[in-house]
Amino acid sequence: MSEPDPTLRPAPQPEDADRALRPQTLDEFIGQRAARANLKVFIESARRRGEAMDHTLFHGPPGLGKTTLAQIMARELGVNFRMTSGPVLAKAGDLAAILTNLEARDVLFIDEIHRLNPAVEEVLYPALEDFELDLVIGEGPAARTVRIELQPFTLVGATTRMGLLTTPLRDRFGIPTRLEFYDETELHQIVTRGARLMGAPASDGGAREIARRARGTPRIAGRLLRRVVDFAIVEGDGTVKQEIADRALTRLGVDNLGLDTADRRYLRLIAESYAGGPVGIETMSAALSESRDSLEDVIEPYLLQKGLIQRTPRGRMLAQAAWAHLGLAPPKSQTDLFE
Ligand SMILES: Nc1ncnc2c1ncn2[C@@H]1O[C@H](COP(=O)(O)OP(=O)(O)OP(=O)(O)O)[C@@H](O)[C@H]1O
Ligand SMILES: [Mg+2]
Repeated sequence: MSEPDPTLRPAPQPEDADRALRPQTLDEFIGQRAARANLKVFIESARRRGEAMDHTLFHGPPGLGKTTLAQIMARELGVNFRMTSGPVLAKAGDLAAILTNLEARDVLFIDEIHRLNPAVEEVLYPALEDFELDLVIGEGPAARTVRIELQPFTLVGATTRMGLLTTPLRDRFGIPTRLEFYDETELHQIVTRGARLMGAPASDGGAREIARRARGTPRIAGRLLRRVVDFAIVEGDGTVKQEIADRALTRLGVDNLGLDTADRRYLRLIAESYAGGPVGIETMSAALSESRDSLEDVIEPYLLQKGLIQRTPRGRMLAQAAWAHLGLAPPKSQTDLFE
């Protein structure tokens, strides 16, 4: 057996524990109804035609199921699943090595596709469009280009930052799919299923408590569930009840809107240091010692969705709901704004 290609090894995921909870089929996958219904049709059609499915792009905040859906696609198409990520593909040759090893109709998953090196992206264009690779061999006057035919394949790209994709790359995806935050009913189902798989059944109230506080995100629901199960085993009767869920989540600093310490630090900074804003994202990033990317990808989408902050051309502002949630009174100038 040869060593696996390092560029194909996915970056270690801190959440490997939730692999066990990963749905394996489209029917098992809860939520994202519109996306799921469309994918079902496109998968079935590709199967009947015996062709590679069109290239698919999943975009949306972290933890909503992009990787999971890509794996499900390969399984339902009955093809191999190969996985890599934008930052791992340093040179054009890294991508070429992967592409030339694909079998017909395989799914190649590129995570964080907005972080592809431009030289690598150039190689990808003809590969996506014509299943061809133009490689430059040698250097200087001796350099020549060779064209290599590829097996038809399906690229599945995932990104948390659609805006950072170049237009030519974005245009080459026939099936762009936006994943949305999950509602409480869907998260309730996800938690109930997860608890059952973990051997710690959840009561209706217990599942509801976790669902309500999971920031609309299955990954967070899974993480909270595992912690609540810890408390249930040590301090309860091993089942997930509302009372133990509430106690565990409060102890973990997850409040009744599902905001955690990092979210509240973000809101407090705007409230207490900038009188509610507007304040620029770079200033926030410096003050919180968090990268701008992580503020924009991880923290802000949910706060925006909950109507706790607003993005204005002059920066971020607290919405009235945020003042109420923090238990603070907005400054006078802002109360006028809200009238
Ligand atoms: N619809 C779902 N039903 C049940 N569990 C789900 C669902 N979607 C995601 N999950 C769970 O949430 C976890 C995170 O999903 P996944 O890794 O696919 O998210 P992602 O969108 O790829 O995140 P990232 O952007 O961080 O890579 C999975 O391990 C899986 O257990
Ligand atoms: Mg992922």
